[in-house]
Amino acid sequence: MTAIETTALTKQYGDVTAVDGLELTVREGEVFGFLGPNGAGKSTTINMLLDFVRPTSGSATVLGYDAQTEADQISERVGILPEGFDIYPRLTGRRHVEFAIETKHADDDPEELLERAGLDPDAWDRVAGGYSTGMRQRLAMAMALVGDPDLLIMDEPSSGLDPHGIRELQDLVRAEADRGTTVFFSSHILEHVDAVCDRIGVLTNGTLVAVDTIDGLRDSLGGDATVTLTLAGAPDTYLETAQSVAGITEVTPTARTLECAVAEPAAKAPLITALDQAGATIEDVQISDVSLESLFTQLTDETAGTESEKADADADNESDEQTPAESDAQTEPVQAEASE
Ligand SMILES: Nc1ncnc2c1ncn2[C@@H]1O[C@H](COP(=O)(O)OP(=O)(O)OP(=O)(O)O)[C@@H](O)[C@H]1O
Repeated sequence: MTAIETTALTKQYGDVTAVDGLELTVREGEVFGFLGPNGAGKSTTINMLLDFVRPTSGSATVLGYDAQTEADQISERVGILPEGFDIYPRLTGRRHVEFAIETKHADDDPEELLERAGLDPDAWDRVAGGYSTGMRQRLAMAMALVGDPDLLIMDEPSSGLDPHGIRELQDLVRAEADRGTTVFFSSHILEHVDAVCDRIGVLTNGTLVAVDTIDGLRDSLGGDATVTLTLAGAPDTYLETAQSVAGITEVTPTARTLECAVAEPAAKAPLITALDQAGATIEDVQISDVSLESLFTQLTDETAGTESEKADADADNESDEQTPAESDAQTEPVQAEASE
């Protein structure tokens, strides 16, 4: 069984196509990074998977259940960490988790969940109004873990966290994945999904432009990896030799090194062999991979031009009418319950 499967899933808001014929498969047990710049359609997709928003056309299944007709079965098996999770400032962390347990008719031990989410026990009985962003995120995570979900859906969980908080979140995601939970993790920052995801899907303008492992993306896109060779003699003696190697796009000599831009990962070994055969004494080799940043830019850039047009159209569609399900979009059932 697949954890998530969408077929031609589409959401139109007036003239704006937020999600455009999405065909996405997330396998059971994997940590899947759903990546895309702001406005790419990530939240809309998540909201359709959870039946907070109704698709204009197409369909989706979550854990084998139809997202529209079997939403109740889905919500029982899914843990959600919503974007911009709101706490109830006067309720303690423990109370938040207890509400989540009651809402889901689960029988979890709140302390076990708070501990698993990494919230400091000293904070459990303090009101959440004084929590830092990282503590709020851990509280939200403890609530998402209620009922031992088979699938965790996390919408931009790293937003607002400092690098330490991001690492802790990544450890937590890994720990849950090791327990067998499938994790669907949206972000607009590639680095945040890189360390933790088995595969990533890149969304731009509602369309999936790539699905692969990060290494797979690096290999298929090639790009600007740089090989810096420190040579014993004058580096520019070997300039032409380096330039003649297939897959080397640019060679820059410095006083002691040759910096070679590599378009094809497979060109690195022939480069070294060619220099060696030409008589160069190579003292050191440093390889810097294609940066994650440049990979992401490469994948999302070609559609960037249409973003401003889209933003203009969005402004015209803000008051777009919503279905009853849509008006609840992004609102955790737990939160509604807790306010009563
Ligand atoms: N209720 C709505 N009415 C009109 N347009 C909407 C609505 N919800 C989303 N959109 C538009 O649909 C597009 C996709 O938005 P969405 O929030 O799904 O993107 P996202 O990838 O989650 O972005 P972010 O990373 O900023 O949260 C955007 O152009 C957005 O303005």
